[in-house]
Amino acid sequence: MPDAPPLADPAALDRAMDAFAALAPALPLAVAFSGGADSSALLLACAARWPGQVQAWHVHHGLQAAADDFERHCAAVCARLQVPLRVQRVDARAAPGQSPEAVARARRYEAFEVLASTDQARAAIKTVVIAQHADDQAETVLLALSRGAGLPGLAAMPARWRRGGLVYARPLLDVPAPAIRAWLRARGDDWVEDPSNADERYTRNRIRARLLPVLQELFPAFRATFARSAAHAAQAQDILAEVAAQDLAACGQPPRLAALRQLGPARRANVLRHWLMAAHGQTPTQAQLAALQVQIEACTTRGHRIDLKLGQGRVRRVGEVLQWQAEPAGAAGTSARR
Ligand SMILES: Nc1ncnc2c1ncn2[C@@H]1O[C@H](COP(=O)(O)OP(=O)(O)OP(=O)(O)O)[C@@H](O)[C@H]1O
Repeated sequence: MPDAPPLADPAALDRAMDAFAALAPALPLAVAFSGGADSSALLLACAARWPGQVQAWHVHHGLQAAADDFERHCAAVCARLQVPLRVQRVDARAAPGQSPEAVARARRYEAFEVLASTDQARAAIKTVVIAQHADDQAETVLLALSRGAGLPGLAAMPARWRRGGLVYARPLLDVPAPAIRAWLRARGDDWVEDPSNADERYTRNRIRARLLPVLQELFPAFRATFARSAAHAAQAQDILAEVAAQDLAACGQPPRLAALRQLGPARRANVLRHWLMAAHGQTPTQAQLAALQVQIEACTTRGHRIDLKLGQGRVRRVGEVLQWQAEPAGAAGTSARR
């Protein structure tokens, strides 16, 4: 029999699981289990590796008629594997203007926190594993590029992070999607296909269906090379975050205008973004930040006034410092005068 093509090599999943196990994740762990191919493979691999130490967590999004079928499928798989299944129902309907995928993701992480804090799990689960793979990572990089994202977006998905007292991990992040399906087929295991994954109204699905095959043809190593670029971006972003924290400590909170003016424009933009996000949860647009920079540089006299719309509020000069204040809904306008 000819060698399996490396792209669909089932052993890639076993190697990834060996690497994850070598990190000695805190046990017992929960697998975020949608019933799809990727999380089915992750659940099977974890259950085989850590018998009796694995739970499956399923979030019922209530978005599609098929959601009940997903839950039934998950229950059947877990019964067969003798893995406890915990289901959390959420209302993941998106409001007008919200991204349905982003809302579903946000509700999912809230659901995980609920599951982690309820009695059966409180004393136990410390690690939650999610089944995103190398194709998902490449799609995330492409989505970030398509939006003109900065380093935080280009850094794409981390392999491991902490949130709300839990460690989350993505053990399959280096495994190509075809290798996961090949692994399942080799074992004779099945999964449910989420019909929304084929819906080309979603940009991610268009990237998967149309762009990845072309990339595979032109740059067969694109999964690894995109992941390397994402890792470089993540590392650079860590440095920027550290520098921003140091600069904010030096400028004070709220930041002093004179101290901000001492910084070069890129470094000043970095600290302003950090201040607005850390202190006020605001993400300025590129244009808002550029307008603020112009005003800070021009602000050399006592009488110079700064009053700019920024995020959900306004940035104003108050004495020698900048202040951000939330703006009542409906208020608008931009001004900055000497
Ligand atoms: N309803 C859900 N309940 C629990 N975990 C989920 C759910 N939906 C997604 N996840 C987790 O988030 C990961 C990424 O979600 P995504 O929507 O990209 O995958 P999917 O298409 O649902 O299916 P899969 O990754 O299982 O093939 C999944 O691999 C899974 O670990």
